[in-house]
Amino acid sequence: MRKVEHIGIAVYSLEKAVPLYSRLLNTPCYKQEAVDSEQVQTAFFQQGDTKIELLEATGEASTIRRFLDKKGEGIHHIAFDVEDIYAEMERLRSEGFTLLNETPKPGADNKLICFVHPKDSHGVLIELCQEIR
Ligand SMILES: CC[C@H](C(=O)O)C(=O)SCCNC(=O)CCNC(=O)[C@H](O)C(C)(C)COP(=O)(O)OP(=O)(O)OC[C@H]1O[C@@H](n2cnc3c(N)ncnc32)[C@H](O)[C@@H]1OP(=O)(O)O
Ligand SMILES: [Co+2]
Repeated sequence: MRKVEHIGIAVYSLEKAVPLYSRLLNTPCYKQEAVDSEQVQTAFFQQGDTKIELLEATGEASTIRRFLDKKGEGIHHIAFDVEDIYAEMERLRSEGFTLLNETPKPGADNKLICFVHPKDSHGVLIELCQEIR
């Protein structure tokens, strides 16, 4: 894993959170993108060589909705940038980690993504991201 690609933060409303984070970080949101397969709307802020990803649920079946209902707003996941997500998934499987998807799936910001179950990482949801080249 090469670096922290982004930190995912679950929020109730991007309409409220985007201006707040823009003031907090002193930088504009560079992209908002819906990912229907995850039932989320995302908003990205570049911070050096990493990003903040704000996530709002767009459907009742959204995992973000479930997280917000259970835990409220806050850090949802840490995403790491990988060179080859297929090889990394294979390595993690061989190390005994539980992956939440069989194959990489399309994420936001032109990425292929997968997730490791938080039960295998001391309570932190870990995402792997590979740039779609
Ligand atoms: C749009 C793409 C974007 C990108 O970067 O490209 C994204 O980042 S999408 C982000 C949203 N998508 C996901 O999170 C997909 C992976 N997540 C899941 O599959 C689920 O959220 C899962 C399996 C982690 C939990 O789902 P489940 O239905 O099992 O929910 P529970 O509330 O029953 O949780 C079980 C257990 O896990 C703990 N939990 C849940 N979410 C998190 C979390 N974000 N961080 C840490 N722990 C989490 C929860 O507290 C339960 O623990 P327990 O001790 O049993 O109470
Ligand atoms: Co993410």
